[in-house]
Amino acid sequence: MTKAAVFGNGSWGTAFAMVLADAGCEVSLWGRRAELAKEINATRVNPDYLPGVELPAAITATADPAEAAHDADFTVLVVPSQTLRGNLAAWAPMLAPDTVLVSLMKGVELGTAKRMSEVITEVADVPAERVAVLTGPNLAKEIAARQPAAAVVACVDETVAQRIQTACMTPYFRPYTNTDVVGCELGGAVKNVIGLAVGIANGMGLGDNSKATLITRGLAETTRLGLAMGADPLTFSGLAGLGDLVATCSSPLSRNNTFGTNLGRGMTLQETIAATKQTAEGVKSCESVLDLGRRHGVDMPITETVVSIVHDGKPPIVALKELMSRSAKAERR
Ligand SMILES: NC(=O)c1ccc[n+]([C@@H]2O[C@H](COP(=O)([O-])OP(=O)(O)OC[C@H]3O[C@@H](n4cnc5c(N)ncnc54)[C@H](O)[C@@H]3O)[C@@H](O)[C@H]2O)c1
Ligand SMILES: O=P(O)(O)OC[C@H](O)CO
Repeated sequence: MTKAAVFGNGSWGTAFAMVLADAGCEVSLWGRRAELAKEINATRVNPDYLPGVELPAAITATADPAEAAHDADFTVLVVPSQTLRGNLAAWAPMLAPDTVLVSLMKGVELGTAKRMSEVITEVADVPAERVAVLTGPNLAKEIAARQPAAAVVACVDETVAQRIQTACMTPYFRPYTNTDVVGCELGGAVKNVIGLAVGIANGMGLGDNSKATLITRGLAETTRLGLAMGADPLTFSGLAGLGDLVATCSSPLSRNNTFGTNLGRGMTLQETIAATKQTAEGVKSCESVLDLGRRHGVDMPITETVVSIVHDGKPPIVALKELMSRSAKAERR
């Protein structure tokens, strides 16, 4: 039987552990708090992140990283992006030899502007062939309700992506493979920033033309960045690009979208942070995505606008006027 370790028992870690168990894997689910692990094992429910959802018997929760990592054929990493480096440094000595590391995270590291797979290869000292990324339109609550969805598993070694694909394929979860790791990761990270922008527009009372414009021009700036970084532009019209953008920008389940909506309605950043119980990656990653754009000489006006609202306190109405009064451009440049 395939053994999987999932490091991170938040909403996506727990929902994905369910997917793996439904696909026939034996799953160890690691989280920081021993009392929560105990409660999950006793009640088969993660009350903090997926209340009301019964977890399959093949999932065992633990707060001991060595126990979780033991003998795992693959090790899934699903903690907030900005905490990955520190966490993985502690876990690396415990990882099973030859385990494949699978990132479910959608962020870019602040300061280094590194993608999560880059942080993983660096910190765990493993070759890129042993690191995969799973991404796509996967709102945790819907997956936990076993509603049909698709995803992408990306790895530079397609056979490794196929192994992960097999390990997590269920009647309701359909993963495709891809070898464009850069494009898949950028799709996931930048969509959170665009999700914030669409949420802000929503909170300001703007309609569907405005939101469709942000989604489309958001995809344009994601693709520009991807091209500059060597990604395949076709990735952005797939599940990791357009697919995830549509899910995030249209769903009130998206934490990034909701965060933006609260800001657009006039809440302060501090009030919005206080109202957000889970990880909204775009809040921090908008700065690292902008950094990445600058490092590659790519103009990212929507990302820049989001940073100015979220981190510089610019009123959304002022930021919107500035965005709309930029010089005239050709669509494809
Ligand atoms: N929730 C979704 O629908 C979804 C879907 C796809 C991808 N993702 C991505 O998955 C990643 C995790 O998101 P999530 O939704 O599970 O977040 P979450 O907020 O629901 O859970 C985060 C988990 O990380 C833990 N955590 C927080 N700080 C930590 C630290 N310093 N060290 C160790 N653990 C820590 C929390 O205790 C919790 O278990 C993000 O990158 C997100 O973009 C989420
Ligand atoms: O809740 P969000 O905004 O982190 O989005 C969740 C997933 O990434 C959607 O695919």
